[in-house]
Amino acid sequence: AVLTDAGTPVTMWGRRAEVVAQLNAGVNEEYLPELRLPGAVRATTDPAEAAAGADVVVLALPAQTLRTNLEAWGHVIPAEAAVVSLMKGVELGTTQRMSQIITEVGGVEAERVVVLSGPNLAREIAAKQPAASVVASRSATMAERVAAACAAPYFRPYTGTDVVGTEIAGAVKNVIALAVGVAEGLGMGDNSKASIITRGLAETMRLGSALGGEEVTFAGLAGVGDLIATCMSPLSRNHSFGVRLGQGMSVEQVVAHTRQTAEGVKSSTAILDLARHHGVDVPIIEQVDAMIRHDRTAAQVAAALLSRPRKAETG
Ligand SMILES: NC(=O)c1ccc[n+]([C@@H]2O[C@H](COP(=O)([O-])OP(=O)(O)OC[C@H]3O[C@@H](n4cnc5c(N)ncnc54)[C@H](O)[C@@H]3O)[C@@H](O)[C@H]2O)c1
Ligand SMILES: O=P(O)(O)OC[C@H](O)CO
Repeated sequence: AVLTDAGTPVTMWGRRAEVVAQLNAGVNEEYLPELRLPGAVRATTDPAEAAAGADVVVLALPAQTLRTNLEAWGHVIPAEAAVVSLMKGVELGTTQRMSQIITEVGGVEAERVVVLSGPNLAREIAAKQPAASVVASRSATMAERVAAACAAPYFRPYTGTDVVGTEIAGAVKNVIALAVGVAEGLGMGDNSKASIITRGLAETMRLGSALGGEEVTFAGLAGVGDLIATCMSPLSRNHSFGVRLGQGMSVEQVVAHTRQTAEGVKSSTAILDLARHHGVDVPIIEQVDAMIRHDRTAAQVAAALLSRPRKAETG
């Protein structure tokens, strides 16, 4: 819808014929029933048909499925197209960022990869509520091509060059939103949530910088901007997942309750692995991982974080 409102013709790909038929009728009952897609949006179950002649190919999949998808149909991506990642996750096992998988498995040169990230909760975007975002690429030309393609009256993209920082900020904020949700589920207030958000930003900056990201990115839309939106909004799937954990549901119970993707649940483990590999201290991410993989309770992880040795804020 954003692309179409920006004047860019769109063909979507979907796996299920019944969903594609709905999209061609302008609705997606299962995911965003309140959205009416512009009539110009077309959909198909054939990835080659969707990608044919495209200047821009946008990849919006659950992060852990990107590799298998690209293995199946990555070859249909046109050789000159900008390839945009909307995904905010890190791959389990390999600890690869999405742009790395696009390059490695999709065979797309790094210069053609563009990462879009920012405070962009789907339901608000669908309602055409104004929002800004970052499109980052090694190539200023590719970033500008994508910004021009998605600049709609209510959607304002800023260009950037920091692919690593933008991706790390987008992935880590989901894990911090889980932690904030847990605090809310435990009945904690805004001081607690603001403290987790701020210390979560410190973890994001430490890890992102260790991987080559730029500090200015973490202070921007993909960093602080998305952290605030995701950690504070009941529309965030990660936040809501955390609230249910904090209220005492098990991970399995919350998963059974959640139809859409909460990226932080799986990515927390991959991000923790990445941090350990680079010797970066990430206590909040560590505790989220402990809840998800090791059945630690919300009360236990809260106590663990609050009983850490005191330290300098900038340490
Ligand atoms: N929704 C948002 O607010 C939002 C905003 C910005 C970025 N993102 C990111 O975009 C990515 C996707 O999120 P989403 O909100 O679209 O998730 P979603 O769960 O709402 O939708 C995922 C889509 O992928 C499809 N899908 C699931 N498994 C698949 C597979 N194995 N192969 C192919 N398709 C599959 C689903 O049918 C669905 O259409 C995530 O990384 C998320 O962090 C989401
Ligand atoms: O619903 P969430 O938690 O996946 O968050 C959505 C977007 O990433 C917010 O920018």
